[in-house]
This record gives sequence, C-alpha cells and structure tokens, in this order.
Amino acid sequence: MTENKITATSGIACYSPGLAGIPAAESSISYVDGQHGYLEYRGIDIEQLAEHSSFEETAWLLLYGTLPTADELAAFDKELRHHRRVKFRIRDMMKCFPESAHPMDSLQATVAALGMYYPFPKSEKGRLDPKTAHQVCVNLIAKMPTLVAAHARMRHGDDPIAPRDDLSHAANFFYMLTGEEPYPLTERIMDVALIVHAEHTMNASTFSTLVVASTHADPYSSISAAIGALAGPLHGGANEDVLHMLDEIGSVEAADAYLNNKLSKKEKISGLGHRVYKTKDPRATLLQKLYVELTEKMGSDPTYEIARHIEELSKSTLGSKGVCPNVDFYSGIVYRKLGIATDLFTPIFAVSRVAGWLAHWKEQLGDGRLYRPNQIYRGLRDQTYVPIEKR
Ligand SMILES: CC(=O)SCCNC(=O)CCNC(=O)[C@H](O)C(C)(C)COP(=O)(O)OP(=O)(O)OC[C@H]1O[C@@H](n2cnc3c(N)ncnc32)[C@H](O)[C@@H]1OP(=O)(O)O
Ligand SMILES: O=C([O-])CC(=O)C(=O)O
Repeated sequence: MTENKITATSGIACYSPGLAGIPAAESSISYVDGQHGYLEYRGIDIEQLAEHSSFEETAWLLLYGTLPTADELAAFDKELRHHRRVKFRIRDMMKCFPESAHPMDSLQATVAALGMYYPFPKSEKGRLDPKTAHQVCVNLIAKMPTLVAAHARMRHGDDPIAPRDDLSHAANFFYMLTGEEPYPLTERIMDVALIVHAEHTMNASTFSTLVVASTHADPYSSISAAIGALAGPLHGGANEDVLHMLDEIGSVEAADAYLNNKLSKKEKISGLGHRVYKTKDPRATLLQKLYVELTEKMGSDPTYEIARHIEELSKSTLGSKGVCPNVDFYSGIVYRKLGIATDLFTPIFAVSRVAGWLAHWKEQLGDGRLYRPNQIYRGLRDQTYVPIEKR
C-alpha cells in the first residue's frame, strides 16, 4: 500500500503546521511585538488604553480606527445601552438548554440564533454598507453581556436580571451577573479586563471569524464560530483551566511536584506559552497588577501565591523556550476575587473580544477574498472500487 501513497504538492508554496508564521491577512487593527512583550490597538500601547480608556471607547477605536470624539463616544455609548435587551423568545430558548450546559456553548448557540432575528440583508453580503455593519456591531457588543448573564442565572433557576441603561458597559455586565451594582474599583477592574482582552491580531478565534465571513455568511454565524474557537483550552478556555489547575495544586508547597510531574509527561501547563509572545504577555502583567490592586482592599488568597510560584518555577524549566504567562494566567484569579464563577471566565473574554472580531470582520468585508488554503495530499490514488462481498 505504501508504494501507492503519493504526495501531491503542485501549487503548494510551503507547509507550516498550525499556519505558524504564515500571514493570513493584512490588517491595521492591532500590533504585537512578541519578543519584547508589546501590544498596540490602532498604534496605541495597551498600557495607555488600560490606564485611560473605557471598553466603549476602545471598541470604537478598534472598529473605526481612531479614538472617538466626545460626541461620537456619547452617541455610541447611548446606542450600546439602548440595544442591551434581548428578545424574550431568545430567553425562552435558553430555558430549554441543559442546566449543565457550559456558558460558552450557550453563548455560541444564542449568538447563532440572534442571526435569525436580525437577518443580514442578502443584497449586502460581501459588500460593506457602513450603516448595516455598524448596526451589527452595536447589536452584538451590546447583547453578548446580556446573553452571558442571562444563562448564568437561568441555569440556577433564577430569572435573568434586566440590563440597566444608567450603568456603563462593564458595570451593567457585573450587575446582571451578580445582581449587585459594582463598587467603583470593581467597575474599573471589569472595564480594564474588557479593554485588554478586546483584540489580539490573527489569533485562532479571529481567524475563524474571517474564514466564515469570507464565504459571505452572515456576521452572527462568523461570531458564533469565533466563540466556538475561543472556548478551546489552547485558546481562551485556558483561563478557566488555570483556576482548575491552581485548585488542584492546592498549596504553594505542592506546586513544584505538580509542575515537574506535568512536564515529565510532556503535558502543557495552562496559561503558559504563546504562539507569538516569547516573553511575558503584557496583558498578564496588567491583570496581575489589577489583582494586586484588588488585594489592597480585599486581601490576597492562596490561589494567587500558587500562581506566582508556578510562574517563578517555570522560569527555570520553560523560560529558555520562551514559555511564559499569557493573558489567561492571571485573569481568572481577578474574576474569582470579584466573586465570578469559574466557567464564566471565558464568556467574559468573548464579551470583550467580540469588538476585535467585528473590527476584523468589517476590515475584511472591504476587500477580503474567500479563504481556501491548500493541503498536502498523503493518501492513496488510482484505487479500484471493490464490491462489499469481495472485501
Ligand atoms: C488567549 C490565548 O489563546 S493565550 C494561550 C492560551 N493557551 C494556553 O495557555 C494553553 C497552554 N499553552 C499551550 O498549549 C501552547 O503554549 C500554545 C497552544 C498557546 C502555543 O502553542 P505553539 O505555538 O504551537 O507552541 P508549541 O506547542 O510548539 O510549544 C513550543 C515548545 O514550548 C513548549 N510549551 C509550550 N507551551 C507550553 C506549556 N503551556 N507548558 C509546557 N510546555 C509548553 C512545548 O512543549 C514545546 O516544547 P518543545 O520545543 O520541547 O517540543
Ligand atoms: O494571539 C493568540 O494566539 C492568542 C491570544 O493571546 C489572544 O487571542 O488574545
């Protein structure tokens, strides 16, 4: 059989597993310097945005390329507040989901369902009509927090909490999740977490958005696909796994043995490593600072000490490979400190990242081409069909 195996390589320039290092688009939305641990949205350092911006303003920056004027920001904020509610039929549909459903699965399904209620005009598929595109962006950015919070409550038999239009995006999300209006520090921390997760070049979920969008499928399908990709433990799902890992380790004293055991079995440590960063992810540094800020008011807890110890230990075992904490390493520790359930960490990531996904969707609609890469065929050729009785 092996002699019949052939490799058809015609037209294939090169093959890079996981498309590592292969540009999949030209984009002007964000920039990463993976050697120095540097990230910019539209040319602005993420640290400056974390310090001075809000999620609403950052979302506009990503979507429209420049910081909004005061009037633009006020109008955008008003639109977002206005579109937070979701139709009761969507909530009824969610009531039928299993209580054990993972919130990312619920979010993926409900975002796909939104597309049935807000059909994308067929005449505009593949052509950017700025007004329609803007409406899609507002609808998804405004409604995704409501969908996440509604599922989080309904799975416990509680009624969803209606969004409030007197609260900021971050404060309203926290309020719908917990039933409590956040303290100013909590609101700021949620806001910064949303800012720093909003965009990250050609990551797997953004690429998924673009692959689906490139067929001129509707944007809700594209974002639903992106949510599916983000959920995986090698991508956004790692923020949940980090907390499971830290809980499993249980104490600083047990961290060394845990790490060595994992590495001896060649298993990956959640929250460490990145395709692009070969140093500590700047977002991990920012999220760690947020946690420290929180502890000044609320005290620290052992989970953080275990995480810090893992980071220290990994410097000697994995540092030479450039494997360092990524954005998912410290985010869950922050969310847990705010009283948020572990399986909601990745949905929070999605609520933020939808801004980046939509910015890429808009950018590609302008002049994108169908994604249709090649493959290296390694199967059989010229086989003859054998009738079933002769096999
Ligand atoms: C928002 C985000 O998506 S951030 C990433 C979230 N994902 C995680 O935290 C999951 C854990 N990390 C990983 O699985 C990986 O680092 C990924 C998937 C993020 C990146 O993977 P790749 O770019 O394909 O790197 P690759 O797997 O080739 O790793 C290169 C080397 O570093 C090692 N390595 C990478 N990550 C880790 C890790 N988390 N733990 C231990 N070793 C690791 C690999 O074993 C490999 O070693 P080798 O050269 O001796 O074989
Ligand atoms: O860029 C990546 O591959 C993953 C990542 O950090 C992100 O999406 O935020």
